[in-house]
Amino acid sequence: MQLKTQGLACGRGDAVLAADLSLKVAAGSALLLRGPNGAGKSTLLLTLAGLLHPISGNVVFEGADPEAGPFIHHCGHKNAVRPRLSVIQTLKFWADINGHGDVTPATALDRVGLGRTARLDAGYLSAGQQRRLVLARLLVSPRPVWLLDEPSAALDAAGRDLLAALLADHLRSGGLAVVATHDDIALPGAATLTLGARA
Ligand SMILES: Nc1ncnc2c1ncn2[C@@H]1O[C@H](COP(=O)(O)OP(=O)(O)OP(=O)(O)O)[C@@H](O)[C@H]1O
Repeated sequence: MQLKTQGLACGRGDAVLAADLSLKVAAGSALLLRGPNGAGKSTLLLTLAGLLHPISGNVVFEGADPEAGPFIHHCGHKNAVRPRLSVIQTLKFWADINGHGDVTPATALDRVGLGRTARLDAGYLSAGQQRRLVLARLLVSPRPVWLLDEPSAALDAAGRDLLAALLADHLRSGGLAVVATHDDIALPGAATLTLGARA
């Protein structure tokens, strides 16, 4: 699968935040979105995800089979965690909605370092632990396109290493990723798009 945009402009209302974007992100590769607060990184991710209409131009996922079901994970700033659902129930809930793959919720929790919190109410997780739970959500429901907005927010150094490892695995298995971040995420070979500041 390949993500391509042609003459893409995106923004909010009449405000154009990015224009004339002709992007190509092939299977196995990643694009990092950078730029100051308010530059439009989240807006671009939402547009790529089909959650906001482009102002002009288009977004195409070449090779996507619409019959095969959803192929995009969009993870925004919010963790979408229900406080009174346990950690493992949260992950099962997401897998039931997004689809089950080879990785079980229990295995995914172990992978992101949350194995011992499985029965805890998700609302009691720390900010970084909740972000790790979002990463586990990516693992239980395999999808080739990851659109991640500040995935390393609140993660500690080990968490950032974990994120880099998960992204590397995803790309190695033929996935693609677009990641908005203010952090240094170790992703060798990733291209970078820097969006500009607005007054
Ligand atoms: N629903 C909305 N209606 C109007 N303007 C909005 C809306 N959502 C965001 N904006 C504006 O769009 C601009 C871009 O916001 P966006 O969240 O895309 O920036 P960002 O680059 O992701 O910022 P950050 O680094 O702070 O996460 C901001 O000026 C913001 O105020």
